[in-house]
Amino acid sequence: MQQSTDIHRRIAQISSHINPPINQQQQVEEGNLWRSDCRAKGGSPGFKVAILGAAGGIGQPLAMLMKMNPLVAVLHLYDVVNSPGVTADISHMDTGAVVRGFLGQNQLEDALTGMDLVIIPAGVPRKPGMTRDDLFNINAGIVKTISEGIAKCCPKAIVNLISNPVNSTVPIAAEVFKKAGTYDPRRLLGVTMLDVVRANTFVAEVLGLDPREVSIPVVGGHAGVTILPLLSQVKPACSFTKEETEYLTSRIQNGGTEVVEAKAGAGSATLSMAYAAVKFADACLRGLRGDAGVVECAFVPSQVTELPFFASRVRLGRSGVEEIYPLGPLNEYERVGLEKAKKELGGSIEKGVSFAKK
Ligand SMILES: NC(=O)C1=CN([C@@H]2O[C@H](COP(=O)(O)OP(=O)(O)OC[C@H]3O[C@@H](n4cnc5c(N)ncnc54)[C@H](O)[C@@H]3O)[C@@H](O)[C@H]2O)C=CC1
Ligand SMILES: O=C([O-])CC(=O)C(=O)O
Repeated sequence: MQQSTDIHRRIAQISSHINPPINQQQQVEEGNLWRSDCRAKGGSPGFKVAILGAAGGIGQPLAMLMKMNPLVAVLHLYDVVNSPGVTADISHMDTGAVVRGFLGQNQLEDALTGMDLVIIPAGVPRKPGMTRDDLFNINAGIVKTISEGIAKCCPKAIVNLISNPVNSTVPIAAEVFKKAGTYDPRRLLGVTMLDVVRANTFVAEVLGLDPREVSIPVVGGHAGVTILPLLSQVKPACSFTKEETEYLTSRIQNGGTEVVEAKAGAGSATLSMAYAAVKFADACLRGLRGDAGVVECAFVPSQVTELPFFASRVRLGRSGVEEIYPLGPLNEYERVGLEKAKKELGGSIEKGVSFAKK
């Protein structure tokens, strides 16, 4: 009986200290049982992953799905608001990853220290009538601060950057890393996976196939005409009419706007984005583990075109991006699209670079 009371007291004590930040987890308070006193210390094999912006529309489902990923041993959830609640909630899932929460700027460094992969959905989303570039003024500063933290605390981590405008935020992160002397172009990836996910879905609808059987490379960038689906390279191989090509290209390029309008002021894609982000993060982790043949599209430092950054198919390995594939044969429609994409993309890249250099 005495033993059972002790156990209940201990459980109550643990519950009152759910997921304190890592520095507190390491300390033992007299009369209290911190999580660090428990026998399970998250020593299972796997990677350490941080999500920055974890309490947001993308961050929450992303955190939940990463907690379910068997490749993840430790999951750090950082935000400037509400991360303790999200952390407490997700930490109750009976999957392997140990979850720790971090709140506010002064816990950013603890959140980042020791991470193998950092996923960044921090920043404001669009409302109807806005372009992704309209988010630049707020999100550029957020990405710059976070990138400075990464350069300082986990310079060897793979970075998956989701915050928009991706065409400018990736160049910002690159400049911050260069300035800090930690830049490794293989480890910086802008997440364009949602464009591929949409392309596979919309093409499968038109062809009457299961989307899981369809694969379309989407190259360029992640905004409007910079999103260039290469429908001529669809797998399984098939051809499209001119009408189908125009309809599909336009729908893929405007997929984000379709969701922003449907949400009518309540934000942009969150659930499909979390799905896409996890698909991409899982590919990065499989690459880190040394799996062969992991290939996805991403917006990366690149020499595939004359632009310094470009989205294309990349092979992921132990160092991040280990190979960037050329675009392959394009048809006339795609060649015209490529020129339009490059024109807009060049300006967005330059905008990010000059912001970071200021
Ligand atoms: N790359 C892509 O394909 C996509 C990118 N996005 C972008 O992802 C970003 C996030 O979108 P949502 O999750 O819907 O927005 P949200 O507003 O629901 O969540 C953003 C989260 O970031 C947090 N945050 C703000 N400043 C921060 C800082 N300095 N450090 C850490 N966290 C901070 C907020 O507190 C919030 O919890 C937006 O910029 C959006 O445009 C959205 C969909 C697709
Ligand atoms: O459209 C937006 O603002 C969010 C986004 O990047 C997408 O859904 O592709």
